[in-house]
Amino acid sequence: MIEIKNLHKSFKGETILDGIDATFDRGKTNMIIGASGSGKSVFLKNMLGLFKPDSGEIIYDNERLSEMDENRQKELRENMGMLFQHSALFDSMTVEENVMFPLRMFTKMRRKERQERANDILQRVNLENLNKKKPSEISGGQQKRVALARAVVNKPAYLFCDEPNSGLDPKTATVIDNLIQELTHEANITTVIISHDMNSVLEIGETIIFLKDGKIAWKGTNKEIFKTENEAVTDFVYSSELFRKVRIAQNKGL
Ligand SMILES: Nc1ncnc2c1ncn2[C@@H]1O[C@H](COP(=O)(O)OP(=O)(O)OP(=O)(O)O)[C@@H](O)[C@H]1O
Repeated sequence: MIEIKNLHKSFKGETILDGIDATFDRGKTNMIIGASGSGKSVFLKNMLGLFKPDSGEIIYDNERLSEMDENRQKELRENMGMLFQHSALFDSMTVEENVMFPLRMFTKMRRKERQERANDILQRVNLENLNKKKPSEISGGQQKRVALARAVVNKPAYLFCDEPNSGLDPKTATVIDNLIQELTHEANITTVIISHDMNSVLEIGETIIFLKDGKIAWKGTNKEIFKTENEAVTDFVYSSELFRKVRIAQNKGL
C-alpha cells in the first residue's frame, strides 16, 4: 500500500499539487486520471523520489520516503517495476535478454536461473516464442508485453505504469490492461497507473483519483465513475464521442 498525505509541489510559485491525500491499495490497479497538465506526472515523480515534495508525506507500506536513507531508497527502487509510455527496450538485446536485465542488475541469480525466470514470465505474457527476437522484429503491442514482463520479472511490490496503452489499438490496449490487472492480482502488487484512456479506466479502474487544479476533484471506482454528477469528471469522461453517446443513451433509459 502507498499512502499520500497532504502532498504539495510548486514550480517557481506555480502550484501543481495542492494538498493531495490518497491511498493506493495492494493487489489493486489504482488509477490517476486528469486532463493534460493536471499534474499526474509530477505526482508520479514525487512518488518515485525523482522530485522532492515541498511538503507532505509519501508512505510505502508504513515507511516514510522522506525518512529512508540512501540505501533504503535503493532497496525500494529495486522493489519497483515501471512501464512507461515508450517501451524503452534495449534494441541491441533480444527479448529474453531485455527481460533478464533487471535480474542481472539487482539479483545474484546465475545466468541459467535468470533465463528460466525470464522465460517463465515471457510465457505468462504469451510471448514464449519470441524470446530470441530483437525488439525491432516484433510489433508495438508485443514490445509493450516485453516491457511489462521486464517490469515484473523481479517480483516487485510496486508497479508504476505511465500511459501504458499509448500508441496501441483498442484491442491490444485491452490485452495489456488485462495483463497488468491479472499480474497485479496474482502477485498482490500495489499498482499505480496514469491514464488518459477511458476504456482502460472502465476496464481496470479498481480505484480512481481524478486530478484537477492541483487537487483531487473526485475519487471512486470504475463502477461509480459513470454515475457521478461531478461536473469536472463528467466533462472529462464525456469528452470522448463514444462515451457521450453512452451518457445520452443512459439518460434516455436505453
Ligand atoms: N520540472 C518541471 N519544472 C517546472 N514545471 C514543471 C516541471 N514538470 C512539470 N511542470 C509543470 O507541471 C504541470 C503539470 O505537468 P504534468 O507533466 O504533471 O502534467 P500531466 O497531467 O502529466 O500531463 P500530460 O497528461 O499531458 O502528460 C505543467 O504545467 C508543467 O509545465
